[in-house]
Amino acid sequence: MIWGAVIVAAGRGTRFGRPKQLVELAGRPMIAWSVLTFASMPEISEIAIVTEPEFIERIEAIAHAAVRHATVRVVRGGDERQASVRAGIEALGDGVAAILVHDGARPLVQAVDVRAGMRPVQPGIASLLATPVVDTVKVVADGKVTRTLDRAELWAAQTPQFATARDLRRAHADAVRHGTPAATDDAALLERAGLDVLVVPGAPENFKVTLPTDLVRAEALLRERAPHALTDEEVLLVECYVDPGAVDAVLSELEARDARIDEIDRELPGANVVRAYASSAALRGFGARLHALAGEQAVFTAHLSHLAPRIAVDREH
Ligand SMILES: Nc1ccn([C@@H]2O[C@H](COP(=O)(O)OP(=O)(O)OP(=O)(O)O)[C@@H](O)[C@H]2O)c(=O)n1
Ligand SMILES: C[C@](O)(CO)[C@H](O)COP(=O)(O)O
Repeated sequence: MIWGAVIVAAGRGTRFGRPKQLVELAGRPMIAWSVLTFASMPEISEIAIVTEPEFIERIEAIAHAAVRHATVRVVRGGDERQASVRAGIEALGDGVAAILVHDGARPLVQAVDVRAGMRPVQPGIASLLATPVVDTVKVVADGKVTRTLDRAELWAAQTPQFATARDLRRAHADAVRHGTPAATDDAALLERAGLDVLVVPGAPENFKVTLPTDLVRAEALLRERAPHALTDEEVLLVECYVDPGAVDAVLSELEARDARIDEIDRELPGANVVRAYASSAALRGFGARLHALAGEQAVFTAHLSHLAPRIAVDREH
């Protein structure tokens, strides 16, 4: 299925205190994080970003730098989220068979969860990421509790939300035709249009940056999570899976990059694993070099190392 993604990033950020789509977050403007996630997914062939007129140019620059294989359009939003989503849907071409709608204010979305949400979609069936509600929820009128809801039934809706292009377009067209009050999410429109809307458990980290304090939490999580948010000094644990005959060459390369070799694991059939700690800056261009030394089948992974402070101390002595 060919997917289009709508990222809504208009609105004034009233609860945040100022427009939030371009605030700096772990070294990038907030909107760039979800653009990067969708840009990394080959199944998404078109991305429409919806924003305020004054941000169109800057977001175009961010998107064109981040997106390689998909078509990107940046268009103007509406007064309410629902109108912004509609503008995004209209900016996608007829070639997309299914559409996901995501809040630009949820920068921590991960491809693994997006794919889980895509999976059940078919004509008549939509889905959304959501998490079980953890607080007890009260219905209140005039400051007085009138009811306590059964928490077992309650889920907090996240984005992305997913449907076939035809179903989502119809749900939005129905909403315009019936003139019903704007919905706060797309799933509500899909429910009203008679679709089955399935809940796919999402990650609590995929929260929406709504209040200023949310930014601090998002910043901490992104810095911990993403190699592309690393500063040059941060230390990574690198694991190289290479042919046993290439181990010496890979060790020399790592040592030349001032890495600290941790171990060589020779237990796997067919490949040895070289584990080492190296700074993020020292690993620049390492992938291409590894392939030159150990062949195209060689792979490596790199994770932020929680031993980083210890390694820094080791280096000083
Ligand atoms: N007219 C609008 C309103 C909101 N959004 C987008 O919808 C998502 C959820 O909106 P929210 O967090 O409420 O953003 P704001 O409307 O800017 O915030 P507030 O309600 O506090 O003013 C955000 O990604 C926001 O950019 C949008 O595209 N168009
Ligand atoms: C779409 C949404 O993020 C799902 O939780 C939410 O409804 C957006 O609401 P907002 O009032 O526009 O923040």
